[in-house]
Amino acid sequence: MDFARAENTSRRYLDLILEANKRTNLTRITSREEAEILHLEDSWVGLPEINRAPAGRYGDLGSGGGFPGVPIALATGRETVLVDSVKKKMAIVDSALDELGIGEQVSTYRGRIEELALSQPQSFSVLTARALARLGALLELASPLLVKGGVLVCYKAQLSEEELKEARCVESMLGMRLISIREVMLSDGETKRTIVAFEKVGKSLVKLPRRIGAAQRNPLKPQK
Ligand SMILES: C[S@@+](CC[C@H](N)C(=O)[O-])C[C@H]1O[C@@H](n2cnc3c(N)ncnc32)[C@H](O)[C@@H]1O
Repeated sequence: MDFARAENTSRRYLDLILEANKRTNLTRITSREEAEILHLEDSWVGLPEINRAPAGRYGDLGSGGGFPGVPIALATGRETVLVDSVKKKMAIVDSALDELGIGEQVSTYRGRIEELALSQPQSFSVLTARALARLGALLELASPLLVKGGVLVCYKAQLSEEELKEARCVESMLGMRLISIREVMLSDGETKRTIVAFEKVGKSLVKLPRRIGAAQRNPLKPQK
């Protein structure tokens, strides 16, 4: 799909989500103008890093209303899985995908990321995560899902030195390696994004996934 078509279909998707949002809470953003920037433009900010990943399946972790997953799926044409444990959200996303006729390319997984890692290990070439967890937890959740050479692209609103340091302390233990950090200002002139990309370079030294919720609630500490 060319980018103009991807943009057009993404806008139709956004309309369906904003309409559904009047009945079910999918996103806190209700204005169309704001959503254009914070959902569509923001989703595409990670494209340069995503396009550098090897060919293959793409997954959006903690996808919620389908962002950045759906605009990225449309822009890249990759087979896509949107992962979220809240079944009600995924049911709405599924019906929007069906309405747009893109349900074959883009599917949903209604469950925990940790469960997906058990049933479909090492099956994704690229993953994204926006507003899901701290970087260290994202590395832990993504590592068992990625093929070697696969890339995790994290969308961060605020990235502190401390959060980056925590992630860097556990990256090699999880078989991951930082490859890039890029700061972007969105067109509203006030929303800053930091795109942080990690590559899967080897096996995790820790058995993954740990029990449900552990990555987010009980972060790994570097091994002595
Ligand atoms: C704050 S929302 C962000 C949604 C979307 N990525 C965005 O930026 O608009 C975080 C989502 O992650 C989901 N989530 C959190 N931890 C999860 C896990 N371990 N497995 C699956 N979904 C998870 C939540 O249900 C929620 O919908």
